[in-house]
Amino acid sequence: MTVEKLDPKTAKEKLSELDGWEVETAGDAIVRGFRFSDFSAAFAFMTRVALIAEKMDHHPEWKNVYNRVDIRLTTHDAGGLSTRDIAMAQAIDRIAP
Ligand SMILES: C[C@H](O)[C@H](O)[C@H]1CNC2=NC(N)=NC(=O)C2=N1
Repeated sequence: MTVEKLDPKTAKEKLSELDGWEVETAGDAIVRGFRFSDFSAAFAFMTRVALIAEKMDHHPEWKNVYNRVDIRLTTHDAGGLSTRDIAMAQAIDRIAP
C-alpha cells in the first residue's frame, strides 16, 4: 500500500491537535506514555487498542510494564510519519484514561 510520508511542518501542525503525543527526535514517529491503576486496567486498554489497530490496519509499537503502556506510532510502509499515525493517535486518545 502506498502511504505518503508527512513533511515535518504538517506533522507539527497535526500534532497540536493531539493530546500529549510527542515527535521522536528523528521525526519518524510519535510517542505517548499511559499510566493506569494496575496491570488489569493497562491490559484492558491494550486490548481495546489492538481491536482498533486491526480495524484500521495500522499497528502500534508498544511496551507494557505493569500499569504503564508506552506507545510508538510510525508508518512502516512510508518509512516515517503519515496521516495514518495521526488517525490512530486520535482513536487512541478517544479511549485513553
Ligand atoms: C499489509 C498491511 O496492510 C500493512 O503491512 C500495514 C499493517 N500495519 C501497519 N502498521 C504500521 N504501523 N505501519 C504500517 O505500515 C502498516 N502496514
